Amino acid sequence: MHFMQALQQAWTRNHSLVCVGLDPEPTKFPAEFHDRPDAVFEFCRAIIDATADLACAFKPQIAHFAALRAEDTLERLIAHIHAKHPGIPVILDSKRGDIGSTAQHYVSEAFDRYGADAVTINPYMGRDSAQPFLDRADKGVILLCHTSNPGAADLQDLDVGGKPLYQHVAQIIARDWNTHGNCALVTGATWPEQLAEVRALIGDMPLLVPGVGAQGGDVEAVLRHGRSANGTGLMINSSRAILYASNGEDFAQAARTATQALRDTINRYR
Ligand SMILES: O=C(O)c1cc(=O)[nH]c(=O)n1[C@@H]1O[C@H](COP(=O)(O)O)[C@@H](O)[C@H]1O
Repeated sequence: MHFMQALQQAWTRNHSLVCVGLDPEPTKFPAEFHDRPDAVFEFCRAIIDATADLACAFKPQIAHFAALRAEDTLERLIAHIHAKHPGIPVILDSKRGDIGSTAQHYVSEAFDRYGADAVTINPYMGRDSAQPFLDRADKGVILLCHTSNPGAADLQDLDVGGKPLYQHVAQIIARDWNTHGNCALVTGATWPEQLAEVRALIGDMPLLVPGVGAQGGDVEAVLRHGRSANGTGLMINSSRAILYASNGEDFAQAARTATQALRDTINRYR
């Protein structure tokens, strides 16, 4: 199924705009995992199984796996999501971007090796670097626009011919790059005014919005400024606030409770 179709169905089926981020950090795992050889898989699988019916997507962050030499674990987790929770799209967060011939290998990495439904990429090398991803019409291409970190303003807010760079990026992607209708943009929850500016430029294109939870973004402001005309259009990501809601034996139930609370708060403002 196409990513955009799967996302829309998951928004409706689970009545949820929550994207559960999978950012494993073994030092934060409950004590029971500390001497288990397959701890990363078992911890993430427990989180996935506890939250799948409350989420519109899962977003594993690749560096968290690669730094642990756990790429095979990431493959198995994505296969687990597809097998046990079919219809919940998986966004591989790898923020790739390179010359076209190399980008082609990143395309294979995301979609052929890992079996992801969508991938985050960095558009700042220009259209030819994004084209191999854009050509995969059935896959989601989620491009950085205005990121959640404090330094987002250093470059993304620079004035380029009367408007900030991130607005130019949003406009060019919506107008010229989205020929297959498979693009989405990343806009951080920590920058609500910029979120509103982006939404005004792109119509109903989906936004991946990280920055609620551990980074302190305001959920109500995200909805007010970012929702699309029909009250969807958002994948609101939370990673640490869900994964590490408890470091006790109740960690999976605590992750479920945190996901449910975020979903309910979001739904109040839709
Ligand atoms: O592309 C991303 O997912 C991303 C973009 C961005 O601007 N800010 C951002 O925090 N992220 C990712 O979103 C997740 C946020 O994690 P928490 O702050 O723990 O919810 C991390 O995996 C980040 O790498």
